[in-house]
Amino acid sequence: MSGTTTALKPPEDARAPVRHPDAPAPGELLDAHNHQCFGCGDQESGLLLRARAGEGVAVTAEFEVRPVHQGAPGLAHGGLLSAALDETLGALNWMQRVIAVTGRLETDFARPVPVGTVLHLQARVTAVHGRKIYCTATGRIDAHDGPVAVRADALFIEVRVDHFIQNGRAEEINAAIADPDQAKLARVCEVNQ
Ligand SMILES: CCCCCCCCCCCCCC(=O)SCCNC(=O)CCNC(=O)[C@H](O)C(C)(C)COP(=O)(O)OP(=O)(O)OC[C@H]1O[C@@H](n2cnc3c(N)ncnc32)[C@H](O)[C@@H]1OP(=O)(O)O
Repeated sequence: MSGTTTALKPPEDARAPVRHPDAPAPGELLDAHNHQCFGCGDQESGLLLRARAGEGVAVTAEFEVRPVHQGAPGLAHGGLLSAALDETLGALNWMQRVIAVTGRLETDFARPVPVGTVLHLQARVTAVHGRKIYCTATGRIDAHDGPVAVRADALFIEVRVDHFIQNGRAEEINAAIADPDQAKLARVCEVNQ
């Protein structure tokens, strides 16, 4: 990828990523980490992005670009394309069973993405160094082997559930704690910390 900063280059002593033994099987649909999430939740105005487990420490996802996602007339908004890449990269958490948040995300916009496109996203972890998770993603037009429209390199930082409890608004945090799916996600991930 062009222009990648040194912060996104794993150090020499970084280790290879490890797929968690209980990670979802390849092809399995991944749950939304939060039903109110703009990326993977079920809000009509969101991305409605659906991700699936891949082989190794990888995932795939699809994002249908609808009129509500426009920037220039008839074209996807760039910030939302970054959001789709970010969300797909965030789904990698399921494969390592850690909770990590985006520290840095660098996006290349290689070609315009028309409304009506189904963006086929692929993301994988490339290296891990302490709490730092180096990963990369691409989005291709209308097919898993279609032309690359966007790509990103990112650094995710592993955090504890406390990160959300201390920083999130109480109203949504309390709802999340009461939601059995969210509580399960927090439990399975924290077991590894
Ligand atoms: C209740 C249930 C909840 C369940 C929720 C499941 C949610 C799933 C969510 C999925 C979400 C989907 C995706 C989303 O939408 S995630 C949403 C967007 N991201 C955020 O909101 C994150 C905001 N940032 C922070 O909270 C902090 O800055 C974090 C936690 C990231 C680090 O602050 P913390 O104090 O913890 O750590 P540290 O500062 O000691 O840094 C540690 C190391 O990392 C290196 N570093 C840090 N930043 C950068 C950078 N920008 N470039 C390069 N390097 C960086 C740093 O140099 C250091 O390296 P080293 O010195 O060790 O070598």
